[in-house]
Amino acid sequence: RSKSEPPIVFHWFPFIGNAISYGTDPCNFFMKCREKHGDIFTFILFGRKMTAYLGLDGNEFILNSRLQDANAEEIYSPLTTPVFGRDIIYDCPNSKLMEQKKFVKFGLTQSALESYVQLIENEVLDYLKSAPAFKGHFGTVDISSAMAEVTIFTASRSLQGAEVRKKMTAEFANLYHDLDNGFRPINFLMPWAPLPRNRRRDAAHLKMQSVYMDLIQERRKRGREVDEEPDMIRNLMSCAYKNGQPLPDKEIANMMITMLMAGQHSSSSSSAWIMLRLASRPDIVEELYQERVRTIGEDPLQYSNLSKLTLMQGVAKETLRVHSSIHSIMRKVKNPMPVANSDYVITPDKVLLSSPIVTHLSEEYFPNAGVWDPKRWSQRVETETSEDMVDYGYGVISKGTRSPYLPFGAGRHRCIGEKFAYAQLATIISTMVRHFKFSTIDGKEWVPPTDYTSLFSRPAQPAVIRWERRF
Ligand code: HEM
Ligand SMILES: N#Cc1ccc(COc2ccc(/C=C/c3ccc(C(F)(F)[C@](O)(Cn4cnnn4)c4ccc(F)cc4F)nc3)cc2)cc1
Repeated sequence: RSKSEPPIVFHWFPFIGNAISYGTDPCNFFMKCREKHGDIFTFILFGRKMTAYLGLDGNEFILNSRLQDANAEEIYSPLTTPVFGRDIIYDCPNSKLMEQKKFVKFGLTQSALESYVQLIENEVLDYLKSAPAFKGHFGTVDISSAMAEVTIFTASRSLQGAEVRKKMTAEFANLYHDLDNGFRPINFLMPWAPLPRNRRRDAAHLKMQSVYMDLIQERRKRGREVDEEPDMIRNLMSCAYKNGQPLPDKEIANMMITMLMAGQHSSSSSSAWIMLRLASRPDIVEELYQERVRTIGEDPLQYSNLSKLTLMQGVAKETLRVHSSIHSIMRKVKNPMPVANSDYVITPDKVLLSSPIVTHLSEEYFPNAGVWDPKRWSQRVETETSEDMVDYGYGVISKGTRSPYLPFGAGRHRCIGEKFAYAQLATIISTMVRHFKFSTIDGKEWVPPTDYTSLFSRPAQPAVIRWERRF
């Protein structure tokens, strides 16, 4: 092999290559390859040459690569376009995606987030009153399914708006389920497969799209109401591209479907992991409860005082460090990319793979990295200097690649849902802890293994914990 090629990971079978060991436990696979080959190596995934570049240098090389060298839409579009819809996100030029990210990010204003926190808290309280799993004084609950329900109710009531929340019973729930069934890793490789689930996915997308478009027409007719809530649909209805073209209703509908899917998977997985970690540490649950009583007493939560709940912030940050739901960020190489301080050149026959979770779990950046310790964040100060800042068209962001902690990615494709996600997670968890104590079924300090088979890593099912009402 030429010295400009990164080492190739041993594999028994051609085509399938390392799919099984990668697919069952990507983190473990990356750590083992890193020990043997260092930070850059190529493995085979269903005939594709996946070149992983790990560590701080790898995160910088991939996440801050030039647009013309590393392409996201070529890899992601076959998976996302049938689910999200046409002409948005990865089914349009990157410059258009940057404008769409600007619309969403600038829609998440302080006052919008303030109103979302109150709507989310009320939704959680209603859920705890009505959910069968939380009847009585104590009991057990499959926390993964409970958090999936809480997440979709709270996100639809706040970000999506009251009309969408009302539909989150029979109609939308089934459509969401069919659409979600089409959002699977297999569709990375064979999106065109005429599987019945792909036909149901396409039908569900069309139905959801028309429901949103009718809702938008309805709002246009009604005009702006006086005390209208600042939901994202209302925000997008007032957005226009740089070329003067207003955001078409179909693109608004599809962006709302996109945010429903993005938010649902990431937040339900993260909130389930937070609850499972808390159940394994009842002592931290009590400290969270005391922190809430100490800082805001009996008052309802407000976005402006979430930052006072420092232990709550640490619990969320630490969970996103250990349980990042996106373990593989991928780009198609378009031009030969020389790697600084090495002979390597990454050629266009490769797919670049970045995995920030590997730096999240590296001892050199996080002592006792495998230990879930929310208090480690009170000692850490993230330093960011001015030269680290950049604007790709949706606001100034940090380049972020000095940091070993990148749960929301970095660079051009960085997440714009972070503020909403943190507000949603902190509000849901704080409200749950306000009313209940939690513990594991057997009282031992453990969490379930990770299920990597779906698109977003999540707790292996079933994930049952014990709850007990506080008063
Ligand atoms: C805990 C919650 C979340 C986590 C951990 C998360 C994580 C990520 C990561 C790692 C990326 C980078 C992907 C890449 O570079 O290929 C990303 C991008 C993105 N996320 Fe999130 N996300 C979360 C919530 C959300 C929410 C709630 C929304 C929408 C409301 C959202 C919308 C997006 C968008 C639009 C992008 C940009 C993709 C691109 O530019 O290619 N995310 N997110
Ligand atoms: N044998 C076997 C075998 C082999 C392999 C496997 C498993 O292999 C893999 C490989 C890669 C991956 C990658 C995950 C991945 C990437 C992109 C996206 C996304 F694009 F969809 C997202 O970033 C998601 N997102 C962002 N923020 N919130 N959500 C997004 C962007 C913008 C947007 F507007 C909406 C979005 F929601 N989603 C998920 C997962 C599993 C199993 C078994």
